[in-house]
Amino acid sequence: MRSEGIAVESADYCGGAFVRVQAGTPWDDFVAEAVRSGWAGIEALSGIPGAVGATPVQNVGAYGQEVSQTIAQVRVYDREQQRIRTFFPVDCRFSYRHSLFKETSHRGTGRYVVLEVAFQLEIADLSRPIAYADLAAGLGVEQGARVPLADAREAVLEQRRRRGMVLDPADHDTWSCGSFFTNPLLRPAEHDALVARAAALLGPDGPVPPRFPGGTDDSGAELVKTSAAWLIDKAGFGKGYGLPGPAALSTKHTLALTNRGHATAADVVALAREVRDGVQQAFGVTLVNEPVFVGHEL
Ligand SMILES: NC(=O)C1=CN([C@@H]2O[C@H](COP(=O)(O)OP(=O)(O)OC[C@H]3O[C@@H](n4cnc5c(N)ncnc54)[C@H](OP(=O)(O)O)[C@@H]3O)[C@@H](O)[C@H]2O)C=CC1
Ligand SMILES: C=C(O[C@H]1[C@H](O)[C@@H](CO)O[C@H](OP(=O)(O)OP(=O)(O)OC[C@H]2O[C@@H](n3ccc(=O)[nH]c3=O)[C@H](O)[C@@H]2O)[C@@H]1NC(C)=O)C(=O)O
Repeated sequence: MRSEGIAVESADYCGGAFVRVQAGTPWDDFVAEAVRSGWAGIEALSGIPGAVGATPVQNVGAYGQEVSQTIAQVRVYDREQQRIRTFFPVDCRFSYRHSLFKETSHRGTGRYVVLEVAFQLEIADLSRPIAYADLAAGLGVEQGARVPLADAREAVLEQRRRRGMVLDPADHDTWSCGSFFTNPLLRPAEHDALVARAAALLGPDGPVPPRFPGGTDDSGAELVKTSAAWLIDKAGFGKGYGLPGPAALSTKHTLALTNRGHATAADVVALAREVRDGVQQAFGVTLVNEPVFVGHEL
């Protein structure tokens, strides 16, 4: 989609800002505009590449915010029914890095082409409460504090740069599509088994797999989120694994598979397969790719 534009439909302190954004608008331009305008709710999503229309597809998220928290409507072209439709969040099947738009295809590619996304944002000079420990530490505040929007944006960009997650054409270490694998969501018993397996491999006093709340599955059962980056690292694929390339892990973050300048899609997939298989062998956890593959399989 090439159409760009940000239109404020209404803005008042009671109802907040209701903003319609054309799908082709660069995502980070919209975040910058929101920060300038005093609209809170997407400042933690600063520095993410791509277009606004792509953000509901995988429910883009970072540093404690997900677009599903502020999306009010998604206007799409339905390729199957050949008509324009409007989806409200309750129908979008949003979950961690997932949505109806990602899971539904028509003749081999996505069924829905996003035309416009409407956001409902809070009118505020301060950010939403800082929900991510590293970000709070970087800002020198407690988790849950609110800081000026521009400070939150700058702190997020700093965190992303430190992890090599802000694209810089001059630096191959940033030539990635962000996290290549999603963080595994495990049942509590599976996480216990992972902890035991890690102890057997890394020693009883060795590092323990991270454990974060992972929400619930469709049946309401509790899930535990662990860290794909940690599993990759501890399975023997440290930062910079695969250098000099053509594809290699970033030297700043093991979850970023980077193109060192001349990597083909096949090179990236071969590295991803090696990492996935190594993690499976070491820990019995199967990593799932975050980007959608076209013409390749893992
Ligand atoms: N924390 C996070 O969640 C992060 C997420 N990312 C995501 O990685 C991606 C960066 O990749 P890049 O290729 O530069 O980004 P793009 O925005 O160009 O496209 C990304 C994907 O979204 C699809 N897409 C784009 N626009 C639409 C639309 N209007 N309707 C339906 N599907 C659409 C594209 O499909 P097609 O190829 O068929 O056009 C493509 O598969 C972005 O989606 C970004 O949000 C990156 C870093 C961090
Ligand atoms: C960049 C993306 O999103 C990112 C998002 O920016 C950040 C911040 O919220 O949190 C997720 O990364 P992440 O889980 O790797 O977060 P980080 O804070 O960088 O790392 C988590 C933990 O992994 C471990 N870690 C990280 C890097 C590394 O090289 N080695 C390692 O072991 C550490 O234990 C660290 O504490 C998202 N990735 C996924 C798959 O959920 C993306 O999806 O493309």
